[in-house]
Amino acid sequence: MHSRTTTGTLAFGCLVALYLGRRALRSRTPYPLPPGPPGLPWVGNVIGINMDAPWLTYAEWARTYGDLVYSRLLGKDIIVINSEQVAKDLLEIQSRNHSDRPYLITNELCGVDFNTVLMPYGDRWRLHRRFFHQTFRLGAVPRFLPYQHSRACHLLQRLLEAPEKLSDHMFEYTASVILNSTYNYDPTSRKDDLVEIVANVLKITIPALRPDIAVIVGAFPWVLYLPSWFPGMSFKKEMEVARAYSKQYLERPFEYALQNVNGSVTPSMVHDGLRRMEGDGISLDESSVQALKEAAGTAFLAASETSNSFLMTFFLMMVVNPGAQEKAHAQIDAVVGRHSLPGMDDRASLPFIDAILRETLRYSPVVPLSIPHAAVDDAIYGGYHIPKGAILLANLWSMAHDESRYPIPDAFIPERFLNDDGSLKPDDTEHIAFGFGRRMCVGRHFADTSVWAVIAKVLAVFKILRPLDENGMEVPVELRFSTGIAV
Ligand code: HEM
Repeated sequence: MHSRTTTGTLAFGCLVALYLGRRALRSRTPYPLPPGPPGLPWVGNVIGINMDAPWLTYAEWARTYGDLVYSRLLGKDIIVINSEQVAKDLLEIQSRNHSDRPYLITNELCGVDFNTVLMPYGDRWRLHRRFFHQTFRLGAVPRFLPYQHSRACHLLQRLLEAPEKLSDHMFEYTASVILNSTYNYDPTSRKDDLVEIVANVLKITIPALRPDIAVIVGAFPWVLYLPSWFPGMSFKKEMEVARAYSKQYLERPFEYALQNVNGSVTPSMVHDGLRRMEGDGISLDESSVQALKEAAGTAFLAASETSNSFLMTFFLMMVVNPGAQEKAHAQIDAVVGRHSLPGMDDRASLPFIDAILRETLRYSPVVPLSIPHAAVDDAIYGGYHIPKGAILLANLWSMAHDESRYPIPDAFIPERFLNDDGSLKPDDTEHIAFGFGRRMCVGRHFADTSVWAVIAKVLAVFKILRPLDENGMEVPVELRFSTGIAV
């Protein structure tokens, strides 16, 4: 057995060897790395990055170094893409090489390596993606509209009864629409058993995926040999708990769906997946069923926080932009009247609602640095060397705040998406909201209809105002966004 010192020395030796090996390989290519800020040896550019909003630091770097910026973070090559054109070139045209995800040991340790979003590029990921596509592609999503709209009506009732519980109501809505479309499960309340299980995975597992731990464990894997009572090692216990929750989370809703799938004609991802396997002659072997279970488990994780965060941003935007709200009220009153609620059939006649939806996505992209891609092999782009294994970060925030495309980018202006006659311009927000290439968000059509149902109905019946204090005075609203998880 190695002593801790021996393990540490060995690990350090390997790191030095890796570092020197990479330098030697690099010196063989005539192409330079993209420009970027100078960093300290090995730790690289860790100092100087705004950890609460790294996309702002990257946008700042772009002003000095251009659309493709190279940096190093604890021995990792990080290439930040700040323009949509470069992102399309690298992540769509060169997608064969740039559709992998970086490996993070913490995903395994927390039991979430089943997640399609984090999965390496390869056959298993392709199978997951097929399951998603058949259920959430553009042509299949209308099957879920009746449920989305009925849950949005239910949400109005909840908001009327307890507006102060806004974030609980949003969670309940986003959880119910995705659980229904994935498992054909209709949760009755927030206290619902299955909702409790999936909520726990967000509450316990996701926080355990802390980026600081990922960096430390990735750089010094030997720390995993230290016992959990050792100072600073309590995360090992947290991860053990997270693994147990993840397992339960993956199994329980899937079991429910399997028990109810026979004879059911209601669409759901599990139902579609099983039927498709039968139709395609894919045997229902353990591995395919496991892949379906994992893809279904991913759907909730990928859908709920993102849609939730979009809707919370929408409410915030409405509070601080009463003018936009008034215009939306006026359009709904003129098109739908005051005695009914807007439904999907009214969408084409309510361009201002779509303009609000797009401007909310643009103003504050839900996933500002998208989900990191990784380079499978060495590549050349624009005369620069993209090293094998480099992490590619698409700075969606930078693209969404590109002044040449969106004048006065820090202002909330839904009208920027409208023609002079009030009709909608062609949608150019898909990439800045949902990413690029083969890994582009596969739930985007479902997300679009589910958030539209809420914002149209909410704007039809409510005026969203600043909260009042005990003296009846308006409480000032601060525009603050949380960083979320880093993967
Ligand atoms: C407002 C809501 C949403 C936003 C803003 C959003 C955004 C994103 C972004 C930026 C990515 C990364 C794309 C890339 O790597 O280039 C992504 C990936 C993904 N999203 Fe979404 N998403 C939303 C809702 C959903 C929903 C409702 C689902 C499921 C029904 C979903 C499923 C996924 C999956 C599975 C991936 C991983 C794709 C892959 O790695 O192949 N998302 N999403």
